[in-house]
Amino acid sequence: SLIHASLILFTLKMEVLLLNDDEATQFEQAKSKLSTLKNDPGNEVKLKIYALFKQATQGPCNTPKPGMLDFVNKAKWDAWKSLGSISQDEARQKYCDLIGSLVEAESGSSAQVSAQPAGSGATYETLLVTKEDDITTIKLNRPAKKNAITTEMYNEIIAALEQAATDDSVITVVTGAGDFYCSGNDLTNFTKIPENGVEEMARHGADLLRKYVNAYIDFPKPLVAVVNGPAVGVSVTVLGLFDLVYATERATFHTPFSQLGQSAEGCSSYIFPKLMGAAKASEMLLFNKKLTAVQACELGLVTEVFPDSSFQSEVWTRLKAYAKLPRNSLALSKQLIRSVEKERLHAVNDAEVERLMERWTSDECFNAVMSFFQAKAKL
Ligand SMILES: CCCCCCC/C=C/C(=O)SCCNC(=O)CCNC(=O)[C@H](O)C(C)(C)COP(=O)(O)OP(=O)(O)OC[C@H]1O[C@@H](n2cnc3c(N)ncnc32)[C@H](O)[C@@H]1OP(=O)(O)O
Repeated sequence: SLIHASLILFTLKMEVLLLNDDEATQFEQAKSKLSTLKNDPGNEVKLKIYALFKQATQGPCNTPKPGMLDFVNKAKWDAWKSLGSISQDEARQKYCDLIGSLVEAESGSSAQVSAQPAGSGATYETLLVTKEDDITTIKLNRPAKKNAITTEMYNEIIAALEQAATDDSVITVVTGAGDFYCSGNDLTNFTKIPENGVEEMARHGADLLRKYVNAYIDFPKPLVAVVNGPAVGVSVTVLGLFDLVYATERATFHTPFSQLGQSAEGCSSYIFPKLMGAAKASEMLLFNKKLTAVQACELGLVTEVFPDSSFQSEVWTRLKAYAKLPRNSLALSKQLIRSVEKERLHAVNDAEVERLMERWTSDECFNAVMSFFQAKAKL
């Protein structure tokens, strides 16, 4: 209520007044600098800022833990709780330092001249998209969540692919930030049930997934996956729609659909048996077999495996050389290789999505997703 909010504001103001002048000024300055940031620092950083502010002004977290499905408040509570018993002074200092570093990074990055953000001013919350040396790179950028794909991120990847399809780059690369390539669909996508119930959620999910996979099927230029770490679920299945898949030896490839009460997507029900034979495809798609990078390469899903220590340098040297090849020749050859199958791939995508829509309303799927969150809650 309004009275409650005013009381909180009053308490916060009193707490600030109790600090010595210098600290109070520094803290107040940091608070106002926060509102001057031009770029959204992302949810992880925003949670950190929130937590430090709460610790600085109220001390250690002492409020009841929100329910498991109250994701936003639980995330905020987790972030505050994770600060443990650090003192209010230390939290204030960390808050000021963090905001100072964000402001500095922004002014520094505006002076940077190397990799340019791609596209006509497109900015993304969950991706880092750059264009350099005729290569557009789409980097999945939620490392703290192992680059799990939220609905927002599906939409951003679709937009980034559409942008890359028409920009002047020769090659497009998809890769991940941090130690994972991608942990697949963000399982919290299944917990945001709209007013009209689980069927509506399934319909929305199906529309989004269809569009997402279509963006790969229809992509007109050479598309390269730089698999920098383990890959799970939908990030593995769409690899069959890439033209090259380079993997670090540390990468693994896992499609645990049965475990999750779901079924295959990304056209993998058609492409995987063609690539590796029905038996090996079934081991992956039915029985959740996790492949090493070398096994995935032997089965034709991966083009080449590189030692982890030289992965980035070897791959990017190679890609920069490829990007110097004549762009039209590359694009036309890709289209010749892929166009025969395009219609079939769209039909396969439609069929897979139809099946998944049914799966997402099933008890098997519901129970599997709940187990994931229950296991987390017990940690
Ligand atoms: C709306 C459109 C829907 C289209 C759907 C299309 C169909 C797609 C299907 C799939 O992709 S199925 C595969 C789904 N993915 C998973 O089942 C993976 C689940 N995650 C894990 O098994 C593990 O997290 C991991 C990936 C093996 C990593 O394990 P590790 O021990 O190294 O790290 P964690 O501490 O577990 O993870 C860190 C952090 O990240 C969160 N997280 C990881 N993956 C996901 C995910 N897929 N969804 C949501 N959150 C994920 C994890 O919970 C941790 O969070 P915090 O505890 O730190 O808050």
